[in-house]
Order: sequence, then structure tokens, then C-alpha cells
Amino acid sequence: MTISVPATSANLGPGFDTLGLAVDLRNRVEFHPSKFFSVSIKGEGENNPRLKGNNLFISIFNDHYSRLIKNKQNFKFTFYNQIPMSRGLGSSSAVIVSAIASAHEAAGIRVSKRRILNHALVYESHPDNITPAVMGGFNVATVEKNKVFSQKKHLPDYLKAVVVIPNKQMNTSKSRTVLPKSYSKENAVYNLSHAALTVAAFFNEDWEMLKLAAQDRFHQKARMKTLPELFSVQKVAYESGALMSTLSGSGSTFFSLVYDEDSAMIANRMKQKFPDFNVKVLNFDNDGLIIER
Ligand SMILES: Nc1ncnc2c1ncn2[C@@H]1O[C@H](COP(=O)(O)OP(=O)(O)OP(=O)(O)O)[C@@H](O)[C@H]1O
Ligand SMILES: N[C@@H](CCO)C(=O)O
Repeated sequence: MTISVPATSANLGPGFDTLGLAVDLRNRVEFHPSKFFSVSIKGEGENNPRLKGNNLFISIFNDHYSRLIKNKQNFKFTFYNQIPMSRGLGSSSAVIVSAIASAHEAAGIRVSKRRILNHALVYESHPDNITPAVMGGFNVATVEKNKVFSQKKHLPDYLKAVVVIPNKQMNTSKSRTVLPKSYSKENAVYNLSHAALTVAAFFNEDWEMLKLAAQDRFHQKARMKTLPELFSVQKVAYESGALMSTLSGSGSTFFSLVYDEDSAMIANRMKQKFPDFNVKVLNFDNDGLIIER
């Protein structure tokens, strides 16, 4: 059985803990019953011995598998990881979603994407990464009574993502500690109106509106100050024609949405200006979680 889940870019400027989209960079896990438990990792994390033992995937898989089925069975897992860890591209969501989906598949239980998403909420309380990880596309999501309520918009293939990935990791829980404890009414209204405009611009495909809409007063500045080169990344992205350019999730990656025809030029400029950062042009992903039986 093979399960794969895409990377995600959350917040999208003003949509803190609310907006997110999926990009075509996937973590894939293959597994089958085996006499002995074993884990092998290829790609991101392959040189991290900690991941072979006490792995977030394995603990969530075990939680669900033991809940779903009485018989104990060992599995051989092979991970093919493309999503860099703690860089704001939803690596933890991909692991959480793939572990829950894998446990259900291993137990022979078919379950809807919506159920998987609601289970994922137990491990990541904000829905902005887990929702696009499961559903694909652009999503607006909220949580009520421990359930995710979301709306999805497919993203057209004439748009691309340019991601600039610094070497520096930014752990989400640590990156949340630099945020203000409260916001003024003025700033709350600013973010509310800009997030609403961002959603409307995505659904109406008014891409030129995004640059104005995607401005934020909640989280970006405080986080970008911990890696000040990110201010230059955003400036160069906009000067080069990006339609929106925002801190991806809790950082450290910077995400830009661009027209396909501009993507190579914008990526090349980023590579020249920021030679120490990893620059990638990615397609958007409209599939989310994929289960191959
Ligand atoms: N491939 C993986 N295998 C096992 N655990 C992983 C894997 N990828 C990520 N993790 C776990 O998720 C943690 C990273 O989560 P964190 O929320 O800090 O970053 P992120 O999800 O990449 O960023 P963001 O939520 O801002 O998009 C890692 O420290 C590790 O515990
Ligand atoms: N909304 C989350 C995304 C990262 O998981 C944050 O900004 O902390």
C-alpha cells in the first residue's frame, strides 16, 4: 500500500491559522505486513537516526491501528520524503495525515477524507496545514466542536509556486512564542478584512488583487525578524512580479504565487540574490491525500 501527502503553505499572509494551499512536493510511505517491524527512510530525514526509532508517524499509526484492530501485526515501512522539516512547508501535517490514513488502510477500514481530517486535528490544533494536506488546492478552514469546516478552490495550472527555503529550521511551537499575546481592534480588523479579500480573490481568480490582499499584521513581521534576510526575499519577489509573497506557515520558507510564464525568471533572480537558500518552482496540488491500494 502506498500513501502520499503534499506539502502545504499555511497562513498566506493575513489568514493566520485559517488559510492554506497544497504544493506538489510529496512525502510517500509504502508499507506491508512483515514478521518484524522495520523503518527505512529515503530523502528528507534519512540521516537522522532519531526518526528510525521514535517517529511521529509510527506513534500516530500505532494509536490508530491499535484503536481499530485487536490483532497485533508488524509492518515494514519505507518513507520517501520530499518535504523539508520545520521549514514552514507542512512536514508535520503530512506525517500526521499519512499516519492516520495508513493505519486505516492497514486495518482494512475505508474512511472519508473528512474523517481523516478531523482525526488529524487531535495532533495539530490549527486546520490551515492539515486541510490542504488532505484535500489539496486552496482552502479556508475553521474549527467548531472539534471538527474542521472548510471550503476548497482548485488552483489553475497557469499558476506556480516559487519557494525560497533557508537552511535555518523554524520549529512551529517555538515560532508561535514570538507572536504578540493580543492584538488591537485596528489590527484585528486589518487582518480580518485582508484575509476575507484574499479568500474572495482566490475564489474569483482575481490574482492581481492578491498583492494588496495578502498583507498581514498578525505574525509575519515578528517571525521574519528572526531571519531578517526574509524581508529582502519578499521585496525581491514583489519587484520581480510575484502576485503574492508570504511567509510560509511559521517559516522559514518564503512562498510566492506567480504566473507560470514568470516563474523561471523569478526563481533565477531569487537564486542569484540568495545563493545560500534553496529555490524551487513547484506546481500546485489539487489532490491532497492519495491512497494507492
Ligand atoms: N518525515 C518526517 N518523519 C517523522 N517526523 C517528521 C517528519 N517531518 C516532520 N516531522 C516532525 O514534525 C516536526 C516539524 O514540525 P513543525 O510544525 O515544526 O514544522 P513544519 O510542519 O515543517 O512547518 P509548518 O507547520 O510551519 O508548515 C519535526 O520536528 C518532526 O517531529
Ligand atoms: N498557522 C500556523 C502554521 C504553522 O503550522 C502558524 O502560523 O503557527
